[in-house]
Amino acid sequence: MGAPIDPQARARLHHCPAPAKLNLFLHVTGRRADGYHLLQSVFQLIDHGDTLHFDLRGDGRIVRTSDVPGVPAESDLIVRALHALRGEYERRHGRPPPGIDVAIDKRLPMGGGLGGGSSDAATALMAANHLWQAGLSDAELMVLGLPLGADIPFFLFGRTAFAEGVGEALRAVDGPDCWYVVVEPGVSVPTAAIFTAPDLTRNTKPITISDFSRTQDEQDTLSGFGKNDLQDVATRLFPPVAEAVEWLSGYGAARMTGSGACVFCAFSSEQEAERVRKQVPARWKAWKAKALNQHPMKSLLQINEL
Ligand SMILES: C[C@@](CO)(OP(=O)(O)O)[C@H](O)COP(=O)(O)OP(=O)(O)OC[C@H]1O[C@@H](n2ccc(N)nc2=O)[C@H](O)[C@@H]1O
Ligand SMILES: Nc1ncnc2c1ncn2[C@@H]1O[C@H](COP(=O)(O)OP(=O)(O)O)[C@@H](O)[C@H]1O
Repeated sequence: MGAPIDPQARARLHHCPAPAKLNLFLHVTGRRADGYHLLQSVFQLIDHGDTLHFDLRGDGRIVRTSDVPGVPAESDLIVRALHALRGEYERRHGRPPPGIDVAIDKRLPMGGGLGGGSSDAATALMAANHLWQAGLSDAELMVLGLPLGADIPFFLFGRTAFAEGVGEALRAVDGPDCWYVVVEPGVSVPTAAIFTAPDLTRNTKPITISDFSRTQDEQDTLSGFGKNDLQDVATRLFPPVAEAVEWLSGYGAARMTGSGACVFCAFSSEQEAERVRKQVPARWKAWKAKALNQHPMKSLLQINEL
């Protein structure tokens, strides 16, 4: 049995955004002793993603109320993140928190390189920390989230970031002000399949944050900095990814995000992005999205604090 719901506290947070991310570039610079690859990347939030709804429950249970095809509730990163937060709450408060229901409107494809599962988990941590009045700082939530997914700390950080390590060392950078067309090639790319490929580039020379920042005038934003070291392997193993890169490259500097499968290209205006989106072949799903400079949960929670 969890703690009784405080009638003074708000008992629900609906329409919570879990935005996607794009990796504007992604370099593999080495490997840790445990086999995990060391990365350098700029993570960019965009205004397209999943939507989550939370309601407190009186019985202490964590319940996912929607079905996510292929993801049983107990392995859902949202549920696992909420269990981790519940454990931390108990350690701090000496009693369990109230329970919580979570419903998910899933829009992001899985294995898309858009960080959907990690973003869902980060939004769940922010929402439950608020609803349970658990009192964890963003930095403490990041520590809870990292073992579940390397992208979770970035979503909690909540703004355009230069990331190092496996994605946990984050520094804010000025993000571009642009629109993206994102093509879903219709395949799901398992991250592990890319990192285990023998021919993966693992020795890109490390750059500095100022190497990236120097290039952020509009022209370079659109032409793209660096490269995605995972792209060659992903396009070889998953031909639809190669086809999408080739098609979108007809309109600008198209590139894969994360370990794939999605492919994106930057445009300076919504109109231009829309013009290209309309021409995407019907065999692929595609959408346009704006670069965000702050995670929308941050403002939503501020409003709810008032
Ligand atoms: C590469 C990124 C960039 O954002 O890809 P996307 O998942 O977004 O596509 C992420 O860091 C992905 O991190 P994360 O989401 O935690 O990866 P997982 O699916 O758990 O990793 C699956 C497997 O890939 C390998 N792996 C993962 C990340 C990393 N930096 N080095 C690795 O070698 C490990 O063997 C791991 O067991
Ligand atoms: N809430 C969730 N949403 C999506 N995937 C999830 C979720 N929870 C766990 N997963 C697992 O994480 C895997 C990676 O999905 P996702 O994070 O969407 O892709 P990517 O890491 O390529 O951006 C899925 O195949 C699925 O097994």
